Amino acid sequence: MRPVGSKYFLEEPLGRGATGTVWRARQREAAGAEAAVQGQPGETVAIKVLKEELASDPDIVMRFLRERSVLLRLTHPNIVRVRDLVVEGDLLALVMDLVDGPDLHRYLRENGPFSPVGAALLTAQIADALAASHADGVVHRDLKPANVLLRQYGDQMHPLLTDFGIARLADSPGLTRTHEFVGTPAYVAPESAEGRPQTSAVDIYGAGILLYELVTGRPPFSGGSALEVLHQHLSAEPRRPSTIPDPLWTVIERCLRKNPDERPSAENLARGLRTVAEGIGVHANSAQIAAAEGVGALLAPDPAPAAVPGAPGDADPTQVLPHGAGAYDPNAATSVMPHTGHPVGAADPTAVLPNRGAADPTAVMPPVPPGQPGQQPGQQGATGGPGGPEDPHPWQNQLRAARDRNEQTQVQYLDPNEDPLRRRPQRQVARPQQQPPQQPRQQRPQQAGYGQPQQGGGYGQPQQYAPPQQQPRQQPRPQRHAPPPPERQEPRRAPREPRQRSANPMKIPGLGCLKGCLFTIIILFVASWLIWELSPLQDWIGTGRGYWQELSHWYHQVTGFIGDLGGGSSSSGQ
Ligand SMILES: Nc1ncnc2c1ncn2[C@@H]1O[C@H](COP(=O)(O)OP(=O)(O)OP(=O)(O)O)[C@@H](O)[C@H]1O
Repeated sequence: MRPVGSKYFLEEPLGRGATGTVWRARQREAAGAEAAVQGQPGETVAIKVLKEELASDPDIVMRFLRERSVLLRLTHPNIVRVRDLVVEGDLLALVMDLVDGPDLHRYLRENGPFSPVGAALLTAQIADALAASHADGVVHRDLKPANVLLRQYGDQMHPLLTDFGIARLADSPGLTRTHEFVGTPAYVAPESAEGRPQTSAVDIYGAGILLYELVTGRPPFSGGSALEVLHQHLSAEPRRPSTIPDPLWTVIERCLRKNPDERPSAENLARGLRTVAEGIGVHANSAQIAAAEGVGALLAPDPAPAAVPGAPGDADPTQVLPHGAGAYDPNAATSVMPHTGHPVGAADPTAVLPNRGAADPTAVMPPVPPGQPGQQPGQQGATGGPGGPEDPHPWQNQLRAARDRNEQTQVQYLDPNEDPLRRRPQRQVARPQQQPPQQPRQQRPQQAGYGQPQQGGGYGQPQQYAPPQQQPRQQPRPQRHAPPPPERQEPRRAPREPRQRSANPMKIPGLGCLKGCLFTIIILFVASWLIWELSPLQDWIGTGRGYWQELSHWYHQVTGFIGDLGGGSSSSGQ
């Protein structure tokens, strides 16, 4: 077991994402007062060890420390609690509650889509989490099924949103330097794709995509390449599958509006989804059905959406953009990203670019702010002049810049060589078996808590759904932690250069650096033999001997000469 800080031991890797590796870990002793949860010795926790590239970037370390209070104060029944942050040497880690259950992406893959009622109720709880974080000025920016963990209580499941703040941490010039990540194309809001100002409405767009995926099993926009998917976010309307009831489609369609100002607030989204779930469930009465059909009236937008830090004109992470800031102009030409110092990318961290041309909608797009590698000369952004219609679309630059990456979020055995701690895991990932043997969807116990399956069409039929208690909005807690000590903010050493491999293709195992000498000797030997045998050198010298005879003759001459020298010197000494 490897210690992390003085308080935790890493036990086994649970999975790896684009920003780091998550480990099952154990508390050695209670954490200090700066932790949100001090915990008890022996308690099991999850620890996300951020990638070395992040941990060795001074910008990110600073951001990590600055964001400490934001991350630690985000508490909500549908948010995975961050208990502590560890900064130790080159290691940055978030200590979280351990969630015993699969993530929603894996669950969907293994079990297929949810019923409309189940999907609505699950998304309503995610919207609750978003409402609480948006009220606190925190935008998730990477909402997708892989970031929703499902805690299981018997046959019930409780969704918990995770990776809050990771997008904020990763939104650093350091990351763009490494062309790492910045979003998952399948879930990227149009304004993020175009580098326009982002607000909490990007999370609502992500929630709409997630909801669509829950009921259909796939996100609404797909294509042969990430670029194609992104173009669809910008210009295509989502296609409505016939299995989605009208009221649920109303909610999805509103969340997926291209104009962020037309999307509902998270709070209204949660309310609307619960109204829809009641109205389309099998136990719905006529009033509930009517309420669901009128759900559009409940989906009012947020008059003061939380701004994403780093958006143009936004220096304060908790600043609230005035309503209408970054308003969407459907007739505007595709603009070059108006980035200021900060890279404003798609829904930041997560996935990574697929293989060239691979149809992976979860691939990650790196932001390429002006002046970064991969950007076309002369491209200066919407406010910067050039950037005419002949310039490549910003996504094309980003795609180009990220082509050398092909790393996917995965839950699998962790290669020890890629472990950020350079440690051999003690055993392979052995996630507990959460799924009972697969059953037909209609009888899945996991979804029973989200309403009964739709039988015989099911829409509007009576149901056994009991809506969960709405969680009271969390008031921002007073900041519990003093700002980080100044010594922590000292400039850290520059990130290490990646190790260069030798360009010499010749490899003679075991010879190490001798191989060059050996190779040179052989070459000289063969060359001299060829010259001796094939050139008129023999005739010029007039010996008529073959190469080997001449060599041994020279050898005898040299040894004789050396012998004479030895003899001469010894006789002169006598
Ligand atoms: N608190 C937790 N408890 C238990 N398992 C967790 C916890 N957090 C993450 N995991 C698991 O660890 C794996 C990796 O998590 P991570 O957040 O790094 O993945 P990801 O969301 O795919 O990554 P990223 O968003 O950076 O691309 C996931 O499969 C997730 O199920």
